[in-house]
Amino acid sequence: ALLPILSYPDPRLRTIAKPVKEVTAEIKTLISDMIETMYDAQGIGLAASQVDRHIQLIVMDLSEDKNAPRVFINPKVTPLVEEKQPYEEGCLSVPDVYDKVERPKKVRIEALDENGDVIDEVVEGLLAVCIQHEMDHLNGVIFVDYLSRLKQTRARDKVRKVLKIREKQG
Ligand SMILES: O=C(O)C[C@@H](Cc1ccccc1)C(=O)SCC(=O)c1ccccc1
Ligand SMILES: [Zn+2]
Repeated sequence: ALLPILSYPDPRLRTIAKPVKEVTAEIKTLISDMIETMYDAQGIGLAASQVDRHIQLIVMDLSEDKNAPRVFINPKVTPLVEEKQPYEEGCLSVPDVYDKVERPKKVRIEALDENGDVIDEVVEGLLAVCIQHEMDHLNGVIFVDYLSRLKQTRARDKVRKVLKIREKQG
């Protein structure tokens, strides 16, 4: 089922997510709903915080054909190099706002997948950018927090406008 995505500056987006204790049937349903919602919103990632579920769960799909979803449960991301890389980020919770953010170039991801199997990978490129963007969501951080006050004000106004237009479209 499609889930509503919280929009900036909704305070619920600032909630700190709790670890997943057990991958229950309910969580498996949430995972498939989040994957469906991510595709519908044309995203490459989605954190549970964005659908108002405050558990440490991220879904992602960077594939061309949108047929290779990945699930990260209780993820831990460790920067492996000091070097940072800028990337023009967007966010499904901040529609139509894109801006440059610098993040560590190479990171280690430790997590569990949907079957409870261990994930332990070193990643660079868009996967590294995306996992750090999603990890921020689980810690109540939104990419606009890295931008200037002026840009944050503009982002708030832009989201308000986009939501009004979406309401009219019904
Ligand atoms: O809000 C989210 O978490 C999803 C977000 C993830 C993300 C985008 C860009 C960089 C890092 C992480 C999106 O999927 S935004 C929409 C999108 O597909 C996209 C936007 C900019 C660059 C690449 C993809
Ligand atoms: Zn986001």
